[in-house]
Amino acid sequence: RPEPDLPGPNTKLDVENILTDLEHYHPRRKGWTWRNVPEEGVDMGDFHYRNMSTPLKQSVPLPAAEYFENIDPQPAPVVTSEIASGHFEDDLRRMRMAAWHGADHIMVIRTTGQSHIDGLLEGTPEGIGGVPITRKQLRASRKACDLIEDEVGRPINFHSYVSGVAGPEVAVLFAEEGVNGAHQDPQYNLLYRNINAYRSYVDAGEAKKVMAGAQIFQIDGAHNANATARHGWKVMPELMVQHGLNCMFSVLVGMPKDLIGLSTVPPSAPPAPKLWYDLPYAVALRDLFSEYKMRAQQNTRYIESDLAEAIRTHTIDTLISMLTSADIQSTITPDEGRNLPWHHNSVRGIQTVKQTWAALDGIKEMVTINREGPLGDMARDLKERAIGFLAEMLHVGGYFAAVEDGFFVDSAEFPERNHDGIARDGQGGIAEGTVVERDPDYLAPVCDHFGNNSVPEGLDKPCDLIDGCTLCKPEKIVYIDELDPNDSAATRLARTRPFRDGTALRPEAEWAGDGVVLVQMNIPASEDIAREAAVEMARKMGLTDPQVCNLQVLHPAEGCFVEVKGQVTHVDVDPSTLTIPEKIELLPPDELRQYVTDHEVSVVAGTVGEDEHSVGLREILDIKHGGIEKYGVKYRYLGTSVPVEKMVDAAIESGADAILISTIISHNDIHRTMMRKLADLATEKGIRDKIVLIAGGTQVSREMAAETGLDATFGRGTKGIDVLDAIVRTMQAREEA
Ligand SMILES: Cc1ncc(COP(=O)(O)O)c(/C=N/CC[C@H](N)C(=O)O)c1O
Repeated sequence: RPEPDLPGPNTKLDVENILTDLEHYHPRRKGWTWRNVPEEGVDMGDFHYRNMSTPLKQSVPLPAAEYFENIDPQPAPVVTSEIASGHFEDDLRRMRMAAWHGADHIMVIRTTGQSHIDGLLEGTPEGIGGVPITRKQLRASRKACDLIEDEVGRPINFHSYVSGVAGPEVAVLFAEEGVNGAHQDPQYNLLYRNINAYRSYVDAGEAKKVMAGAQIFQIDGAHNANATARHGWKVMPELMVQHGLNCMFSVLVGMPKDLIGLSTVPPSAPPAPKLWYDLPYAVALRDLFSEYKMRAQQNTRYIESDLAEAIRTHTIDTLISMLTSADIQSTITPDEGRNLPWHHNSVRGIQTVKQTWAALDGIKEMVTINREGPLGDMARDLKERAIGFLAEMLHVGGYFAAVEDGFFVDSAEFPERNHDGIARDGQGGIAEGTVVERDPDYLAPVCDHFGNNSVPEGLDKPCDLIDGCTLCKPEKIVYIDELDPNDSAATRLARTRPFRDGTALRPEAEWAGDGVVLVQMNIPASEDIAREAAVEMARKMGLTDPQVCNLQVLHPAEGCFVEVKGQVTHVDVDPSTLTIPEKIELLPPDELRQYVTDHEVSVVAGTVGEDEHSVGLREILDIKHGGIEKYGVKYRYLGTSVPVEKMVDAAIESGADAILISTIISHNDIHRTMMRKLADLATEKGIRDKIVLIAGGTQVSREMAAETGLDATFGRGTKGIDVLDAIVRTMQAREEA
């Protein structure tokens, strides 16, 4: 049941409340938390799990959980969900969705180019493709995570990025605000943001020292090479070198190894023979870096636009983690190749990990990696190439010289070279010439400060000189609220309030109230025609700005599967005008099965009148699609166009407990006539209170039972268990009467 101050599973997050009084908010803890993984394994439902962590207090299980007592086993590693939108205030709900589906590592992408901003941003400006990281945004997000982690019963790690020309300042901000994890890798600045090499490494020294002081888990930037290289599977030797450089630099700065995470991505994807390349690499990497933590990411390089394809690749990526090891298993939304991640796809990403982990639980006790075969040779070969890469770096004069020579992200597999790597001039790049050497008597009265700091003898902490720094005394932190009242969370929340407080419902994908929808259709035409036709059809359906976000050729001439995204802002629904059918709680399948066995339930079934439709009723009867036979019910099927009299006589003769009639034809209300006739005949024959009378058909509704005198009536989409539930409940009610 919901704790006193928690919203409860049926209450929306109160975003406005979370944004209230942030000035006095301080994080309840600092540092990273791992999941609790019981040595003895985890028992849930009928099963014993070997690679799972402690279950959640509240969560949303996988779709098939309904057949397994709704268990929701939680993988041993931390599971990441990455969020990228532009409105952090909308992302708080996405964080809640992700956490309830099993993510405990929430990673929020920064808006484009924040690495180039030499200072901290304040307020809550709108972002593009990510959110501007600001103190207010961090506080609101961490405060929301506090509430969400109490709901699900497991700590949540909030994650962001320490990079760019304001790296050290951002690191201090994160340490002050209780950010739990962050990317920090000076190679990222240098290679991908063209920030001066020396500035990047000096900044990284400071940033890592501050992160270590706050126990912030570090993820390196090797995955960027996977995503940037022309042939992702050819940079494996270099990836190991990049990991090595960031690991050793971090250790030399003073980071503990259990806070240093390698961001490793299985580098290839089908149609390449994925496992043949990715598994030896995963093995070699874990051989070399066994003292560090593995943050297994999924492949983003070869995600195109088809969600199903991405999910299949990510399933294999997760298999590789299970065959080797992963301390963190990160998910990439399958729509990363076509949209800014939409929350329902973030959830799909988490489900891929949960489903694969449950499916392959215990795999290492059944399958071992054969290191005697080609895998052993390939793993060794990769290590040798990596060591050769390092040796050549030394040969040309060290790391910065190697970067200047374009060693990194070359499209060939070392030692081969295509000389198309990313070369950076050590004397160039952004912020070049901005490193200032400290004076010998330099003194900064702050904690976790990297490098020489002439702190007087006998002090407990450097900040004793100023009666505490912001890392030790949060009350000293200066909190700045909105700088631009127009470009602020409050302004955006005012606009989207109707879509959050339930007065108006509008579809959403990236932002609240954005009206974005996805239409899927099959168009029997060639690709070029199908593409344009789909857009035109979407326009006619009333979508504005329709764009094809995925097209799969089913056959070059016969047709294509097309997905079109667009906006609809003219379909808002006022929920108070909706008629919500009362939810029928079915009896548990085992209880139904037991009742059928105890009472030897049998029925007579047939399509009545001059009606030849048989398929629907057969689905209700046959075991194949979950018909009532699946629960042990014996049935006598009289076929089609059966007179109602014959149904009743057969039921009397066989002592059936129920008569099931199907009546599809409905002109002149003949279906109602048939139903009434059944009720009247059963009454005339004196068996009305001994036999359950049920009718079904495409034009039949539940409400018709009362008007026709039957016990239950069913329409489209009815399943065998629905009908059996009605039979058993009616029979139980008669027993109790
Ligand atoms: C090492 C490093 N530093 C900084 C940034 C962010 O830096 P800007 O703010 O300049 O974009 C990134 C970005 N990576 C995205 C997360 C990835 N999709 C992941 O799953 O890890 C990064 O890899």
